[in-house]
Amino acid sequence: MTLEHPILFKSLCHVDGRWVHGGATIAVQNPADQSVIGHVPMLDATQIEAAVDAAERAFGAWRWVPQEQRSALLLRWHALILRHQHDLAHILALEQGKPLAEARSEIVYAASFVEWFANEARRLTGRTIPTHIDGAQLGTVLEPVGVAALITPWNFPVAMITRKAAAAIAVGCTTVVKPAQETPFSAFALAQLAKEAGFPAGVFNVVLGEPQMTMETLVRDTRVRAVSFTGSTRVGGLVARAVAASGIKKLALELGGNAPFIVTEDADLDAAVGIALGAKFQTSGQDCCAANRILVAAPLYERFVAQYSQAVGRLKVGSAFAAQVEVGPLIHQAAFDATVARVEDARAKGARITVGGRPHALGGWFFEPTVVADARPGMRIYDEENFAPIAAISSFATIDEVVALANDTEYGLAAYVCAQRIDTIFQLVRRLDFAMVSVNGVKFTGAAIPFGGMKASGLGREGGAEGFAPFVETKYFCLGNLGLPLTNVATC
Ligand SMILES: NC(=O)c1ccc[n+]([C@@H]2O[C@H](COP(=O)([O-])OP(=O)(O)OC[C@H]3O[C@@H](n4cnc5c(N)ncnc54)[C@H](O)[C@@H]3O)[C@@H](O)[C@H]2O)c1
Ligand SMILES: N[C@@H](CC=O)C(=O)O
Repeated sequence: MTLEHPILFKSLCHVDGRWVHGGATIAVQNPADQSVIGHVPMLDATQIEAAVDAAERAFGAWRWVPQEQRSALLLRWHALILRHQHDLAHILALEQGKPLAEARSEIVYAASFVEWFANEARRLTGRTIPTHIDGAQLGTVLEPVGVAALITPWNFPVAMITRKAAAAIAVGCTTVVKPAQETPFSAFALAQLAKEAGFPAGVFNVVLGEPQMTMETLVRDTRVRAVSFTGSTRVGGLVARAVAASGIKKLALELGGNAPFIVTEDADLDAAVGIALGAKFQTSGQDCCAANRILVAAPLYERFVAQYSQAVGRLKVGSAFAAQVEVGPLIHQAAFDATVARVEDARAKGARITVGGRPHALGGWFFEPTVVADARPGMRIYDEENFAPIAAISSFATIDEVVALANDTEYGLAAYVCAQRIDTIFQLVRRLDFAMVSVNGVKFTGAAIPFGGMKASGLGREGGAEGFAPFVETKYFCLGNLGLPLTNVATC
């Protein structure tokens, strides 16, 4: 890999403005060929605590830095991320495996959170409150909570960090980021650019360590005032339990999904096929918003399956850097094994594999883009979050039936609707128990939207004005005895 700015490829954690080693290291593999990209430190609990020390010290000053200056620093970080997008995309694609074009889009998406929160924080205000107390003035100010621990997954190694960190840092919090150990180099590169942007030491720390120990060390530290986690619902549950056991602190959870993709009888079939292709196969299907259960109205079903299977069969599989590649490898052996097992389970339970269905000829962790028709509840591919390039399709007869099918899951993140009639569209938007509903389109995310999930898909929202919530406290003040004229009307 040739980088224009080679210093971005760092193999060390970043604590208190310095690059730090750990006692042990682990190897990070390129998922396309299992070659070792590099070794990264695994810090121990004392070193994780040192990162919290640094963040706590930095918070003392950072919280009082005028908003204009904090926003200006973030905008410098944003400019550097964009300036180095080529290098960042290469690092991301190398360790994550997604096609380079998708990696580039992720960098631009990631940068957009930094710009959004830098600007939005300038407009974040408290309020004045009409008084009920004679002679007093009442109001609120928003204050940063303090040190925020940010734990992120491997599928979007840059955007999942900036979506949290930019919100936290913009309002005056300091951060300790724990990226996934599969994709640490992107996080280290972000730390390098934060340094170049001029962030004070301790504002943006990046640590790695044995995951459970690291999470528990961060969570039980009383100086950590907010924990924001993105990852699986299983691990999110562990984080929630650890937070509950450790005392009271703010908690935000962005968890798994099991998105229904509904194609109603009046939908534009060709358009629906194209939308379903994007909604399932980006990031090799390893996206929390991936279309997990494609539910097609019975009159369109066989035509949809045939057209979709043809389109899936044409997808180009390969390493991130291969020309025109559309689907990369799975992230690791466990993901590959789970994919094989889910397809076998569906086959054994009577599903039709219309295309794919086997490990890809490229070997390693590549799996053929696959369509599983006649999927139904009871199949793992249908019930579980199927983080793989496998599309499960079933049919439905009525809107009531599809609403019941779609909602029959513990998850509630994203849902998709392809339909033309406005009454059908709006009925589905309102009746689906999902926090984000995308109609007639794949792309619905962005810095300005409240991204998040209902039910087992999470707690809170990221992005949009809502994205500040885990990182701010509302402080109420009552200024009494100001010398204003008193009315002496009794109040309670
Ligand atoms: N809702 C969202 O915004 C969103 C976005 C991206 C990914 N996700 C979800 O993330 C999942 C895929 O990511 P993943 O496999 O990295 O998730 P994961 O839960 O395995 O890991 C997430 C983070 O938790 C850490 N971790 C793993 N085991 C842990 C443990 N026992 N204790 C403490 N921390 C632990 C990991 O190292 C990583 O940093 C999917 O379920 C996906 O839907 C959700
Ligand atoms: N696609 C999601 C990430 C989920 O894995 C996003 O846009 O944030």
